[in-house]
Amino acid sequence: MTAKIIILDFGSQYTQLIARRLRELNVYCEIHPFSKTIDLDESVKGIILSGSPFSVKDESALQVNLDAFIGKVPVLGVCYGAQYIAQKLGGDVVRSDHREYGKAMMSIDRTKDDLLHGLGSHTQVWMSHGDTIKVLPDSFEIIAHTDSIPVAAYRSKEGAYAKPIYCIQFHPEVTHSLEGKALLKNFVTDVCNCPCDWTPASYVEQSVAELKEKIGDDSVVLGLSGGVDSSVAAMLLHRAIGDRLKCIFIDNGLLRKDEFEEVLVSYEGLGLNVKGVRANDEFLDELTDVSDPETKRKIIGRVFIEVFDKEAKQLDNIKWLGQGTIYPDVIESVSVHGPSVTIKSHHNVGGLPAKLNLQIVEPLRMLFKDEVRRVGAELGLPNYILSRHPFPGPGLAIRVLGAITREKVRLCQEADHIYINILKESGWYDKVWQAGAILLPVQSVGVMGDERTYEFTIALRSVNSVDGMTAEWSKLPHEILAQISSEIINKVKGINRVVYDISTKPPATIEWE
Ligand SMILES: Nc1ncnc2c1ncn2[C@@H]1O[C@H](COP(=O)(O)OP(=O)(O)OP(=O)(O)O)[C@@H](O)[C@H]1O
Ligand SMILES: O=c1[nH]c(=O)c2[nH+]cn([C@@H]3O[C@H](COP(=O)(O)O)[C@@H](O)[C@H]3O)c2[nH]1
Ligand SMILES: NC(=O)CC[C@H](N)C(=O)O
Ligand SMILES: [Mg+2]
Repeated sequence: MTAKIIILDFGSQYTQLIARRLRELNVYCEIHPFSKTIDLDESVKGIILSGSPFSVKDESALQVNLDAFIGKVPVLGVCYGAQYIAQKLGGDVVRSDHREYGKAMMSIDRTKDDLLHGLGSHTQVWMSHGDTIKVLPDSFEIIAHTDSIPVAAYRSKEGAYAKPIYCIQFHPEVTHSLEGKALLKNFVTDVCNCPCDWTPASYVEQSVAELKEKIGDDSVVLGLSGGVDSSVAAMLLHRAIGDRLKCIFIDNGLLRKDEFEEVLVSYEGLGLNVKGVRANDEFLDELTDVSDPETKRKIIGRVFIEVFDKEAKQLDNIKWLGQGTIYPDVIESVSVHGPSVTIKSHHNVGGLPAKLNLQIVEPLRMLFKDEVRRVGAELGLPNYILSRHPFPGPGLAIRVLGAITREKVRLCQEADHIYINILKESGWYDKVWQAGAILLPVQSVGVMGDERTYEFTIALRSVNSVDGMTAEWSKLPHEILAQISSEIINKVKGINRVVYDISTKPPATIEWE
């Protein structure tokens, strides 16, 4: 049983960061919504209560039953978590007149304390709160303060509870808390006695054993896209059940140039059982004359399911559907704020289970993208798969703006091919997070060899991002942009103009549709 720390999420914008920091310390942790009942088995080594946009003074403040775990496992309350514990155990929290937001210098009163040792007598921390803890509950004591607040950190007195309770008003998970990570390490190792041995290698070993147990002698079908997530999921499942994993890779006619053949070849040495299915016409015919972005996405989602369904039915003894779901997908769907508004209908194969009547297996459900890449490397996936830029399921359909024709897809493929190759040759491919060419439904006048042209425009998009949620346009050197532009215009007949997209997300998005 893997030792873990549970993070109870009260909706702070930093909750994911707490998980990130613990994972960086090789500690396995899970984020649970505040309202979920915790199963306190012996794998749970400690509990962290996150911050929150709510005030403990609000009538609608998020509530949790502290009796379920206080004194039973070590607890760390962060910001709202610290205020909540103070308030519930008999102390007092007041709304203060001014918010304290930003860096603060914290003076440590107990430099030898289990939580604070090694941090020195003063350390810079990051504050983000409006409420202040005024009175501590009985049997608690202050261990650190700042000039503006007396209670920057407090703890249960030695022996008052069977397991200690620590509370901090600042955010150790934010890098501006310069020793925040050291504090979290102290909490995990010295307060919780939790080992820091959770690595990609241990993950592979443990998850292969679990998959074997779970799947038994059944078979699994998985949609393989050539992308990182589904490829790593496939390798992990293959390690567990060998040839009983069947992968289906669909050519929807909207892949990049030569991608279908190249992806199939790239999987060849890996021992995976991959069936490539050409379904270009099914997709492109259905998309004829459709120009609305959401309608395009929905049609593609539906045809994916139809093709997948047809192929899966031809396989024997399939009981499971494998999916490359990763942790940010999971966190998003359990957010305390509920699902956000639909900006774009992201295609995935989520519609499949009900229709195919299969059980779902998601071996990457608890991993962040960089961890997925590390697990992939551990499983021997070559770097050219692991370092691939993300590519959307609907493919070039959302990069050929407006109504799609086969000819327009071809133009977009050719331009994209030139663009990506130059990025690779110049070393820029690995320096940007994602790049692609967009074919605009705009024709303009040009002159080539003394002749008038009236042709299409390509927009180049390249962004830097961590998770795709926010993005900045990449500062590609002008010489590289010049080379890309002239090669596209010279080689791709039908395009006479190239522009560079300099919009950030938000307010723009990465893809144009
Ligand atoms: N051409 C395809 N053939 C079969 N399945 C596909 C195809 N495109 C997408 N899928 C399925 O849809 C899922 C979601 O796609 P998504 O692009 O989010 O992930 P990915 O392709 O695995 O990784 P990445 O985010 O790196 O592109 C994939 O994991 C895969 O199961
Ligand atoms: O699998 C996917 N199915 C989709 O329907 C889809 N739409 C956008 N994307 C990718 O998501 C990231 C953010 O894109 P946006 O800023 O355009 O929303 C970027 O990396 C996009 O490429 C998709 N991926
Ligand atoms: N970051 C937080 O957890 C803030 C808690 C609470 N909303 C406050 O303003 O004090
Ligand atoms: Mg993809």
